Amino acid sequence: MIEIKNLVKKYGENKAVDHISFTVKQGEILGLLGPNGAGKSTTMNILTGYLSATSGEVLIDGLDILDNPVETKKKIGYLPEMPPLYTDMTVREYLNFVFDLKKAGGTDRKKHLAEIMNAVKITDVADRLIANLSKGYKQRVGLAQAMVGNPEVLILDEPTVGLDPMQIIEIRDVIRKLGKHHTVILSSHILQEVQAVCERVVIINKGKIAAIDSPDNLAKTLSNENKFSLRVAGDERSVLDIIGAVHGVKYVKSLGRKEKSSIDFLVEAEPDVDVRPLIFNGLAKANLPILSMQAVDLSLEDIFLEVTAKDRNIASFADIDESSIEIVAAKKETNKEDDSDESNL
Ligand SMILES: Nc1ncnc2c1ncn2[C@@H]1O[C@H](COP(=O)(O)OP(=O)(O)OP(=O)(O)O)[C@@H](O)[C@H]1O
Repeated sequence: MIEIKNLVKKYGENKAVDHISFTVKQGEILGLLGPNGAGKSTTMNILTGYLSATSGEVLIDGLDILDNPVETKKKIGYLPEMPPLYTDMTVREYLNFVFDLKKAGGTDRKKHLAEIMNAVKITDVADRLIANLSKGYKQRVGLAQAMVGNPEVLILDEPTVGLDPMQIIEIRDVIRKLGKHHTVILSSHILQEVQAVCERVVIINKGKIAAIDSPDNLAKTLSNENKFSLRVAGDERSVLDIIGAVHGVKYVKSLGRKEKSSIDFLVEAEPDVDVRPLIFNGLAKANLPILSMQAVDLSLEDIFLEVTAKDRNIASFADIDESSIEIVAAKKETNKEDDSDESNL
């Protein structure tokens, strides 16, 4: 359906998009995931023909967007990061205006717009001024304008940005439903977002593709079972010494006091070693009760570090920037010969 081949976009010397290639199948919901400035909007603007690429090709249904701008643009509905709304119009007036602009004739206008408003749940505000709508409703009107003319492809740039949690759930639900009849590409810098709605994820970092896979496969490949946090009641130094001495612990850091009488710690263990029972026993023996222990979810930054660490062939997590955290105990060398029993603590 969509083929992107070796796309490059330069702004002066800065490569906003650096040799990006991927394909999107018909009916797929694909997520472009990346931090601010990664090149998501630039890629989307090129896909929609709003911006020309420095080099590379974009094919929609086998048609080059540069050689066939009219045919390819008809196949694409675009929701930019800032929806292009005329706020002094009512929702109905605005969608009629977009209908004319897109020359969407040939379809029954009234029926078509009613179906779109129904799909994104804005029928009840059809005759209200856009200026008076909440941010969530404005975003839905933005989605509706992208759907006018029934394009096969919907390109949505950060569709949930600035919405409250309830509105986010609703918009995600709408996007999932749209994915049944459209090919959808959406961008986000929120991992959970693409996990929640996308079948495949393209991770972009500094203009380059760092990984392409399903969210499940990414999570499996980048699982984080060896990193966890724990909350302990007691003296910081003693806890650091006990955990730091456990066989298999790569490092332990204090995250500081989160409750009156307890301190949080971050622990990373060597792969394939379960250090939790040893930590539990060691702290129990020293009368330092563990109040909670939980796996640390991978943040987007962690995933980027994982992915780019693999590219650069260095150890994962080794260079996480946690400069804001006071590092109280640094890495310790683990004694591989020492076996795991309480005497190692
Ligand atoms: N018109 C422009 N002129 C110069 N540089 C630009 C221009 N537009 C974007 N850039 C640069 O290109 C890079 C990619 O920007 P882009 O907006 O595509 O990133 P993004 O992933 O969409 O980020 P965000 O989530 O913040 O929107 C950034 O370094 C940005 O500063």
